[in-house]
Amino acid sequence: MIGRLNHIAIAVPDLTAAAAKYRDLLGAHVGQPQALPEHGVTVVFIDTGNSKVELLEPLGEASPIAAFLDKNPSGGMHHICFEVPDILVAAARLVEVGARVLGDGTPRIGAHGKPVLFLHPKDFDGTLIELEEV
Ligand SMILES: CC[C@@H](C(=O)O)C(=O)SCCNC(=O)CCNC(=O)[C@H](O)C(C)(C)COP(=O)(O)OP(=O)(O)OC[C@H]1O[C@@H](n2cnc3c(N)ncnc32)[C@H](O)[C@@H]1OP(=O)(O)O
Ligand SMILES: [Co+2]
Repeated sequence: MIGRLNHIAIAVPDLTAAAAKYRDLLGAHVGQPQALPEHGVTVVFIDTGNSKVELLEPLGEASPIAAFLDKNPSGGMHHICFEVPDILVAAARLVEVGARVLGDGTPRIGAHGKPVLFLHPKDFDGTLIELEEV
């Protein structure tokens, strides 16, 4: 059902510093910061050629990554995102087999302008999974 690995997301306490490390130490192609208040994060995408890294910094009072950063103050791997051809079909199949789709199950528009959904980390061996319709 899942397709390509679209991105691996890393929550960071300081987006500017983290982006500079990827650009200056690793020589990566680092994009511009993008504020996404509806998701409670500011993101920077790093193109790795075969996939992407998404750096995430909290934005606003109710950021979904705030608790994660409280537990991991230096930052850490937050989620992985797989592409799916039809997100509603994917979500329905997952609910059928007992996986928890987060929120009310309605896809939201993600950083790439495409519908996204998240699956509970406790249902996937401690890894938060994002699905993006591509
Ligand atoms: C930019 C848009 C988009 C894109 O297009 O790429 C994004 O990527 S947005 C990224 C940020 N958005 C989200 O993360 C939305 C989905 N997340 C959530 O709904 C919540 O964060 C959550 C996963 C349901 C957790 O929220 P909550 O239950 O309130 O937090 P707790 O701290 O109580 O966690 C419960 C439990 O789960 C463990 N946990 C939490 N986050 C993660 C994680 N990222 N990876 C692994 N495990 C995680 C947490 O440690 C708790 O476990 P226990 O301590 O064992 O109970
Ligand atoms: Co993401």
